[in-house]
Amino acid sequence: MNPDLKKERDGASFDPEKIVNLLYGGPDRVKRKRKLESLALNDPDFQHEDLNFMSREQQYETQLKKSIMVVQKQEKHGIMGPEDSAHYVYNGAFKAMAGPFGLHTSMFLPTLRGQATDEQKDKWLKMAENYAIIGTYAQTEMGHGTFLRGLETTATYDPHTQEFDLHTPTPTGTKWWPGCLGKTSNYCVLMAQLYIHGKSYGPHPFMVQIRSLEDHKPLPGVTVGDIGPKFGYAGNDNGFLRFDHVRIPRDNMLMKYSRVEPDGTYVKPPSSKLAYGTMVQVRSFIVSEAAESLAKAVTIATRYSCVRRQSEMKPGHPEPQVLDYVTQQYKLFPYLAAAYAFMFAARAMVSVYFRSMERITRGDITVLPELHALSSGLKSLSSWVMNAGIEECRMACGGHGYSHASGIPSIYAEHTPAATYEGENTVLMLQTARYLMKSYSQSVQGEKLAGSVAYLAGVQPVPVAGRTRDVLDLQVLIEAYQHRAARLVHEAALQLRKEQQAGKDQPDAWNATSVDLVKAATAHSQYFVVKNFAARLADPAVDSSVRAVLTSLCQLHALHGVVNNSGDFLEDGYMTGTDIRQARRHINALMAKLRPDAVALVDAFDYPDGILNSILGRYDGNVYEHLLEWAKASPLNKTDVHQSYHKYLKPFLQANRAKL
Ligand SMILES: CCCCC/C=C\C/C=C\C/C=C\C/C=C\CCCC(=O)SCCNC(=O)CCNC(=O)[C@H](O)C(C)(C)COP(=O)(O)OP(=O)(O)OC[C@H]1O[C@@H](n2cnc3c(N)ncnc32)[C@H](O)[C@@H]1OP(=O)(O)O
Ligand SMILES: Cc1cc2nc3c(=O)[nH]c(=O)nc-3n(C[C@H](O)[C@H](O)[C@H](O)COP(=O)(O)OP(=O)(O)OC[C@H]3O[C@@H](n4cnc5c(N)ncnc54)[C@H](O)[C@@H]3O)c2cc1C
Repeated sequence: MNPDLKKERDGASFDPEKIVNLLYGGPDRVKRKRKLESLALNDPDFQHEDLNFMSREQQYETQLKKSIMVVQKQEKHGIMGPEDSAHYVYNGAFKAMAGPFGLHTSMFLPTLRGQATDEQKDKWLKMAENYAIIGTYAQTEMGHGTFLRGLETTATYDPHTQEFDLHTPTPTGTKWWPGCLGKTSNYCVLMAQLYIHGKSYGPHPFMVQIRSLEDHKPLPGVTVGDIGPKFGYAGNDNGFLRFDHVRIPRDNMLMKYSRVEPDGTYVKPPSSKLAYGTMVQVRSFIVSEAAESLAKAVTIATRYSCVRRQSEMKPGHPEPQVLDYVTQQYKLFPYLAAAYAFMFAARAMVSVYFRSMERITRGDITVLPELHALSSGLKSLSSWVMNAGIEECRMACGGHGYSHASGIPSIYAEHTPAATYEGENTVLMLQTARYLMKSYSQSVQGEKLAGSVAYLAGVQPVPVAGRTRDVLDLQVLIEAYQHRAARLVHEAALQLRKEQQAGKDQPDAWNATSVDLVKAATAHSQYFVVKNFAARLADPAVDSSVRAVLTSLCQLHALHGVVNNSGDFLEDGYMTGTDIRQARRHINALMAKLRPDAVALVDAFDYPDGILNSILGRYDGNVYEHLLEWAKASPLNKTDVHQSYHKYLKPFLQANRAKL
């Protein structure tokens, strides 16, 4: 063990195991998590050359082979349910989400479970759950991802044959991006515009076979392939798909909520948005993806910052650990705090999701708008912060952060699209804003608000200037976030009205106000995260040493948000210049307080080396010797003299020397 890291661990104020238990739901679950992770990490079948040294085709093949073994081994070991899979599959076997069966498990199966009738489930779900068929979720097209009502692929009902005719009328209507589509899937859930008797009924889900179950060739009328290399996701065959009048039976439309009768009568769903249910589910889960990937990057950068020594802080003294530079702490600790904040927010989001789904399944769809607004806001906020945080961690590792040996580029490339997929972040924040505007106007009209927007009823845009307050007090901070969110919602609503009063129609007024609207929705989501973090600490079951250190983290998270958005808190005089100055002081003091616990706090995320896949973030801190070993394994080092020397460099050098 690197002596610096050992010293860090010996000096911590709490036992990291206690936080591990808190994060993962108690000792039994932690035991299960570790068992599953080590089962996957130590399985010789899952060992292979570093993916960074492979071509894209090799990566796809390796991940496909592993996906198949994962399925077989999951069955053998009785690994079931999303929590088990997160440990065994995503973290253990893949160290990533982008395997070639990723969309089968994350969207195809959930869509069948959520949108198919019982008879349809009997027909397809068992086959899909047993991997007799592999599917994906094909919605996005080359021309439209965000605007679902603009999708061009059509499903036209023919009552004579009781079939749908699937067709891609234009190049831009080509399905583009669906994961696992290019080479792997033989089925998909297709989102297409439903037409009956020439009338459009909007996007609906259809179960479609796209490849032969005999030889995997595309079925007649189907054009399908891989979209080519991307920023990351090399092991995934994101694909394209076109239909030339392909016919499918009537009961291939997933009809749990809306139906087409044999004669072409359309039976409306209780809400047209129920067809978007899988997206809401995945958005709710992405908060956890964002928290975890940020936590991984912060673990790597924090450990490395204790191993890395650089410069002279005091003349003649040994070089300090770079984490002793307060500027380095300022880069990392706010993201450490954010990772914790989002881990707790993710748990809250998932339980809101399951509670809401219970009610929706019983037929109560009134909870849908709030679920949509909350999941859209938290998905966007968490993935934005994750993106910024991973990049900050990379830079905090200096030059070595840029190397794949750090593990950070892969984490970034793998997770940065979370800001885009499952709904582009700005677009989703505007959805949250839409709900906030609606709720706000209901409250102005005297209606009682409930749930996550109840606080909007108490909008008090009255400045409380000059008041002195303890900005370290979590209750004070929660109230400040609440006030800021309520005020920004209130002001965005006023601005929207002003734009309309000035003659703009509603869409133009909305567009003109949209920067304010995104700001209000972001503030609303941040308020939820801060309030939820503090509520988690109030749980009497939390150990006192753990409560102490997590309280510092929660304070840091909230204060950092205040300082970073100080204009919002100052603008109406709710906070004063003195408050902000104090907040800055407190941040410095909190960082000094957290410094001795930094390594223990990242250890408590409990990512073993096999999962981090990082030389810089190694638990034992033996970075330098392993860096060299890793580089030696690079394919370019297989021989001392590369063959291209003989082909190009040698004649070039010889010719130049001959000229002299
Ligand atoms: C290593 C760690 C591992 C950890 C693992 C953990 C987790 C991992 C989990 C998952 C990750 C797995 C795999 C991920 C990999 C890749 C997957 C990517 C897959 C995809 O990438 S798959 C495509 C996704 N593609 C989109 O995401 C399109 C976004 N675009 C839309 O979603 C809509 O197009 C929208 C909303 C922009 C407009 O839609 P629109 O035009 O139809 O509606 P409109 O604007 O007219 O609104 C009418 C009324 O409906 C309301 N409304 C709208 N949507 C609603 C909903 N869903 N629920 C309830 N209400 C809704 C409105 O709020 C309004 O309400 P009101 O009228 O009351 O104001
Ligand atoms: C890695 C990856 C995996 C994916 N997997 C799948 C999959 O499995 N299945 C699938 O169907 N799709 C998948 N997608 C597609 C993904 O869901 C879409 O890319 C996403 O929904 C965004 O849509 P878009 O690409 O059309 O972006 P656009 O909507 O074209 O966004 C471009 C810009 O326009 C802005 N914009 C657009 N509309 C508005 C608006 N109304 N108001 C303000 N600004 C706006 C956006 O904010 C953004 O800045 C995947 C994408 C990626 C990157």
